[in-house]
Order: sequence, then C-alpha cells, then structure tokens
Amino acid sequence: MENISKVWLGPLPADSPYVKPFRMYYVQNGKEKNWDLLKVHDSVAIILYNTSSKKLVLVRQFRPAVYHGIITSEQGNFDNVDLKAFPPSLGVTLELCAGIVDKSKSWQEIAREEVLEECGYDVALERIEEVMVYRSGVGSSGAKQAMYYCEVTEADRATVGGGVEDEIIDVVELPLDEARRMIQKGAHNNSPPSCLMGLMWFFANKAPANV
Ligand SMILES: O=c1ccn([C@@H]2O[C@H](COP(=O)(O)OP(=O)(O)O[C@H]3O[C@H](CO)[C@@H](O)[C@H](O)[C@H]3O)[C@@H](O)[C@H]2O)c(=O)[nH]1
Repeated sequence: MENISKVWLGPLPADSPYVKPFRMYYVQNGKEKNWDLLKVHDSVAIILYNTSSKKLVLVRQFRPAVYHGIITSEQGNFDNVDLKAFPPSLGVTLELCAGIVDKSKSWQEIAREEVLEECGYDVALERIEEVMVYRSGVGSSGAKQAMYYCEVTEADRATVGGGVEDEIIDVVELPLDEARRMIQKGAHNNSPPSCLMGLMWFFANKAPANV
C-alpha cells in the first residue's frame, strides 16, 4: 500500500497548516518556567462495528511521524533513510477511523464524514454516539480528541472508502478475536493508544457475548 521510494527531512515552514511550534512561558511557585509545545488540530476518532460481518472496521495507513519515530528510536537523527534497512511498511499503522477538526461543522458531523470518506459507510448523524473526550500528547500538544461509536451494516455501504484527495487508506475488517488479542497481548501494528482504548471500550461496553 505505501509504495514509498524516497524519504528525507527538511525544516518546518512557518506557514504549516498542521503544526505550529511555540515556547510557552509561565510563572509557577514564583519561578519563571517555559515549555516547548506544538499546536495541532483537534480530532475525532470513531469505533466502527459492522454488525453484519461482526467485525470492527479499522484503517491502515502509512504514518510519516510513526516511521520517523521508529528510525530515530533505532539510530538517532537522520538526513536520508536507507529504505532497505527501514522498509516504509514499518510506518504503517492500524487505527480507528479518524479525522482532524479543520472545518466549521459539528464534531459529530465531521465524524460522520470521516466514516463515509475513509470507510465508505453512509450513516445518519443520530447513529454516531459520543463515547468520551480526552487530551492526547500531554507533553507536546494537549490536543483534544472526541471518540465516537457507530454500528454499521452492509446496507450502509456507499463506497469502498479509502479517503479523499491524496489519502491512501486501506479499510480493514478486524475479527473480534484478533482485536481481543491486540488488547490482551499488545499490538504489533503501531496502533495508537486511542485505538487500543477504543477497542477496550468496545469489549467493555458493546461486544456481543457470543462472538
Ligand atoms: O503534515 C500533514 C498532516 C496532515 N496532512 C493531511 O491532513 C489530513 C489529516 O491528518 P492527520 O493528522 O493524519 O489526521 P487524522 O488521520 O485524522 O489523525 C487524527 O487521529 C489520529 C488517531 O486517533 C491521531 O493520532 C492524530 O493525532 C489525529 O490528528 C490527512 O488528509 C493528511 O493527509 C497532511 O497532508 N500533511
């Protein structure tokens, strides 16, 4: 899926629409302190369960930040990457369907659109149930993410999904026993904490007893 042929790094342009770095200053207990942080978009993530197939619907995609993190954990900072030593498949993740909040629509509507764009299911707004809201990246961004739950059936399928514009996203139907293994033994597929937490919430609150 990733088909990546060259990787290199450059400085962050000041007009990045996705990441803005700051140094925040504050006085605590009478002492001046500072913290280096990033402003990034808030986001939504959706736990999708297909009740026809009795499988969870997740997405696979190449994540540059994960790939970068894997390489730097292994060998420190880099300029160019040896793609043989670090195949880009290392940076592929298995995640909940998700989207950034970058338009003036309700968060639930943005979640509804992501379910359609990424996974191909066209569902009414009322079927998207809020699960919880939390802050991620507490040391770096403190970005807000709202998690939702939505049940879909084959009747809701409108497209094959896969994202919009340049996005390259694979839709994955995950059997419940595999999902259970991910939260019992740890995931080997770079799944972020939000995905693992979403799976745990699903098993604690929604999973059918007999599957
Ligand atoms: O430098 C960038 C960053 C984003 N995008 C595009 O912006 C969109 C969304 O970006 P991304 O940050 O990957 O959003 P999500 O996939 O919605 O990821 C959200 O949901 C994830 C899973 O919960 C969280 O890990 C992320 O922090 C949170 O942004 C996609 O079309 C990307 O292609 C770029 O083109 N360039």
